[in-house]
Amino acid sequence: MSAQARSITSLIKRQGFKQILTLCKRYRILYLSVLALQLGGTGAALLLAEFSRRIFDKGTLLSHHELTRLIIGIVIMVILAMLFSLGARICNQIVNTNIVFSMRQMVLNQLTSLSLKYHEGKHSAHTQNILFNELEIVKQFIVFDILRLISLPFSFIAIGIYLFTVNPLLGVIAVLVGPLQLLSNLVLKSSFKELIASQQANGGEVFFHMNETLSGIREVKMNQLEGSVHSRFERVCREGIRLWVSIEKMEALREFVRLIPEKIGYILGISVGAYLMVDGQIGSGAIIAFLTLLDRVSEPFISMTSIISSLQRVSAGADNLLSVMEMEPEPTTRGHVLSEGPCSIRFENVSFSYQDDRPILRDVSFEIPAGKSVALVGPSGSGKSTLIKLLYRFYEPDGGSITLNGKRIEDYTVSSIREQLSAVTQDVYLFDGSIRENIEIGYADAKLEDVAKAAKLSQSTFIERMPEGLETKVGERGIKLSHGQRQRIGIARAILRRASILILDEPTSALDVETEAMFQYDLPQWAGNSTKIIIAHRLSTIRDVDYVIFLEHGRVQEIGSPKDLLMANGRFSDFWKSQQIHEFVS
Ligand SMILES: Nc1ncnc2c1ncn2[C@@H]1O[C@H](COP(=O)(O)OP(=O)(O)OP(=O)(O)O)[C@@H](O)[C@H]1O
Repeated sequence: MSAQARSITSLIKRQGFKQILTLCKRYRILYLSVLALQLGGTGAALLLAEFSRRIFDKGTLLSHHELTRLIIGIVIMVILAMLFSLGARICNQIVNTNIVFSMRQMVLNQLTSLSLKYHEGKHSAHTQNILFNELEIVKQFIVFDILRLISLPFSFIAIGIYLFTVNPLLGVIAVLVGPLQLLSNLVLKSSFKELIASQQANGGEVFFHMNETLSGIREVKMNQLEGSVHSRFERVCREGIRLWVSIEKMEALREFVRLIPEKIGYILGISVGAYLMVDGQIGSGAIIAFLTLLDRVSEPFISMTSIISSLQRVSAGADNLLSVMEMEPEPTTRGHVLSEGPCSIRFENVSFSYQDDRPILRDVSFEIPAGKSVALVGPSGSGKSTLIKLLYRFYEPDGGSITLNGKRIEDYTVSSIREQLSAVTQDVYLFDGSIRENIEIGYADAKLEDVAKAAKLSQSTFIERMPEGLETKVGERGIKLSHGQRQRIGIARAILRRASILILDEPTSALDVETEAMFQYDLPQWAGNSTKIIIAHRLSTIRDVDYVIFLEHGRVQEIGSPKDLLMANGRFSDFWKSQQIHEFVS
């Protein structure tokens, strides 16, 4: 088996490919309509050839009446063929549009169902490349090539039989052109697959550069990086052009080689037909019918070559897309439901690493009784956020256990755990919508008065001064708001959620001292009996917590009340003093 055939066979067997093919079933009526219209077109072409053959075969023996009938028949067949082709084209476009959207939806659903581990390991441009470039390649195959694959054998058989009945020799010549075209194409050994794979990778890089430049446009301008960004981009584009030209050259060569058997068939048909005509074995009409249908009878094989190259494109250029489709989604609904209400948390000898050789959490043990507040403190990189990721079940611990209300975290459904967790971080992510929509996120049934109350409790007084109040649009990622305003919306979000476990990761870092004090003052009122985990870098935010867990190099070094730990003059106290000095100096 050739390498080409092997790669196509393995593509057809791929689960991701089969999954995408199931979309064709959803639009089977449209597919069948295209098929019927294409077959109608073949029927019209056959009748057109037959009417033409009769006119030229009978020639002077035809009466005016018969001639008029045949000419009317030709006109009708020409019109029908045009209408069938128009109908097929429209249906094809409807299939095309539906398939594109369904595929995007299918792939996006799959991407959002994958774990954070997957997404943290990939650049966002990689995902965009999958959603746009790779998806386009697969779409090309399942919209256009599959249809041709189904309809063309029928027209090959119908036209072949017809030409045989007209004259067996002309029939053989016409029928042989197609297979010869296919053969000539297969003989063309090429590095097509590698070129396509490189072109796809290059497309991804182009996406990556554009994405990174535009996302970091502020830094680009502030550091005057325009020149280096442009020249890097130019290099990538030049490589893209080189690959594109190579592929186009190869395609042109294929087309040239493909045309050779067709031209030979044409010359052979005319010559043999002419001899047969001179010998009186056929009329000139048979030659006309042969020439009219020669293209159509070889079309399935021409299409077969383009289908093969399309399959090669899919197998070389859509590997990431198919791999994504084959990945196991995060299991979110298996297990017990973590119910609302106070929740205790226990970590017991938990260890974790992102990469095998680099432990991040080592033997971490602590307990937070339901409703208590705890500060997680430690130097940058000590593993505080990682600990929270484990609580969200974005990652699974390598050893030890985490329990919520006395039950292992793995025994709960992921969705119910996440429902009972609410986090306010330093960098609140806002979606491109109104302030109200951003506060309501994850809580679709919220009443307007509850949203307004949450906004008030979060000290978001700025909303009243906005032209459209809660309906004011925040722009992409909340660009139209200040850092502090974004943080306050994040706090309002958490207030509205009323989750059992509240995670506050420096949520007031961008607030002024007065607002921060008010937030601290109001916290017990709205956080109620939620269990609170505060990731803190400033003493002011943890003064009132029940106790502190001091983490260093992924290990719990000290646990105790803030006062006791400060008095003990241990690692926490040292860390805190050095932080104060650092803050004062800077
Ligand atoms: N997705 C990831 N893949 C690999 N390593 C990671 C990943 N996320 C974090 N790390 C590494 O894990 C270590 C702990 O990171 P973590 O974010 O938990 O620290 P932190 O205590 O929250 O730090 P900070 O106070 O600066 O936010 C760091 O060394 C970091 O480089």
